[in-house]
Amino acid sequence: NQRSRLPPGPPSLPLLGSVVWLTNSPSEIEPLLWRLVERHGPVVALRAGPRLSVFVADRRLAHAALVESGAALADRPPLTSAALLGESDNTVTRAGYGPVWRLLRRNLVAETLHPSRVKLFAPARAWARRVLAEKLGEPGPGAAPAAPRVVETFHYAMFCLLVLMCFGERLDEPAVRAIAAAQRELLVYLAKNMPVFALFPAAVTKHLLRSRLDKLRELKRRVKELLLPLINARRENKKLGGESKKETMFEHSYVDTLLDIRLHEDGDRPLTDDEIIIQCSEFLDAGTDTTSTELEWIMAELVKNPSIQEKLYNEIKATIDDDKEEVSEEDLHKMPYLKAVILEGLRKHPPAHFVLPHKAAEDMEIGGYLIPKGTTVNFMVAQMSRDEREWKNPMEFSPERFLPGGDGEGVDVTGTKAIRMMPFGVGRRICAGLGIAMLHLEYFVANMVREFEWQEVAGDEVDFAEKNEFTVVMKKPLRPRLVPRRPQSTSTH
Ligand code: HEM
Repeated sequence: NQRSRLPPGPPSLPLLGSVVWLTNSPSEIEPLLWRLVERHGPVVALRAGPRLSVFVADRRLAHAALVESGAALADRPPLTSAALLGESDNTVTRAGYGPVWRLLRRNLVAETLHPSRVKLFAPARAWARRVLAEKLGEPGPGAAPAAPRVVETFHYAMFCLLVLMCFGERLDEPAVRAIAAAQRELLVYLAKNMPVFALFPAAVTKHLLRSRLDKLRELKRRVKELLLPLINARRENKKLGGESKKETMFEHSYVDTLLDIRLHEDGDRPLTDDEIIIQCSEFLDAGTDTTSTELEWIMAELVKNPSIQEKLYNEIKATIDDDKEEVSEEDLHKMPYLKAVILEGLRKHPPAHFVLPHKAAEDMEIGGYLIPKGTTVNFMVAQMSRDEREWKNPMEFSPERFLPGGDGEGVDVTGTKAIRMMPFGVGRRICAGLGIAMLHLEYFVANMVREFEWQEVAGDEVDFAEKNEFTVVMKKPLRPRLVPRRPQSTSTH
């Protein structure tokens, strides 16, 4: 009886099984999962000792599990490192499905990321755009024409923007870079060590891996040293009010909303400094790699497909007067081809090939298989949007498919009614930043195409090979030639 059967997968070899699974993030085992899905069908399981991880590759089953089953998969497995350090992992991304998650998520989505607030961040976007244009326009080293690794510049500009939204302050380059570097080091160390931390029971790990845990504490302390003064500056700013505010201070910030939170479940207390810091770190991390990776893939496609770039440029020119400084948020709504380009980028190159891990709150069923309570469940995002049975020539970059008459016409990335592609996840745990992610992608792509013609460089051709980092990045970074289309304005102030 299939109803009580667990999903198929490789035999659980007590040691080997756990090594394969625990030393790899889902992205690293992607080829293995593709083979398993080919052999066993769209629901497969990997076992690591007592732990069961299930992967779902079918869009209809994903809809049934994440949308039709309500909150069945709205929980997350706990974060091993947080438990080891005796910390809370209560952030929007990691918190279990409960009142604290609901409060934190509502705070983020209904305050900082609310469309009305996002509109007020227009000067922040303009600043990041100028930073980006200035850095992209800088001549490269030596006499050769500029061929920068553009992804690093995208990353820096996105980080500037999110730092400003988070702390409400326009920091100078060394300050932004110091935060980016400290966050990066912490992330890399965590990613490297998390599989090892999960190998043994907590008591053993605490003893055996004490030096690694000390290093982790040290990296966290460094992040704290950089972020706490910015948080305290917002505290001061709140007290001082309007007139005496510092000039570089912005009116709104994510930190302002975090300072106002009261945890009703926990004696109606405010968040501690450490709790505010992890929310800020998460905010910066969640929106930087994802967006900058996607920008690189989209620009790579526009370099490889000059006729698509030309069509987009023509749409931009037809929509915006030449003397306007930028393509603004309002202008973006008038550009259906731009939207199609972004959707096609997210379909063919989703920056995350998997969502974050979900946890089954109770025994449930997916595709006729039993998913026992506590199982980790993930979804194969890239598999769904590259499926030949669902998309015409899926490996072809064709924005037209999202225009009337195309096979992607009317696709809704929230997947509420049905899933065609799910680059942001779907259901209760859908990306909290979906709205600004789409806005940032449209805004930066439109402005970059308006400022520069993006050309392929002979000897540095575009190569679509993939590499897993925190997101799936270009193995050979994009290095185009950028030819200014308009007189440059170089001031970043
Ligand atoms: C192209 C850009 C982005 C992509 C492709 C993306 C994708 C995703 C994905 C796949 C998830 C996991 C969904 C799941 O577990 O089912 C997620 C979660 C999340 N994202 Fe994004 N994201 C992007 C940008 C952003 C931005 C700009 C922010 C905010 C500044 C953000 C904040 C979050 C948060 C807070 C969560 C956790 C949601 C929860 O667990 O309730 N993301 N995102």
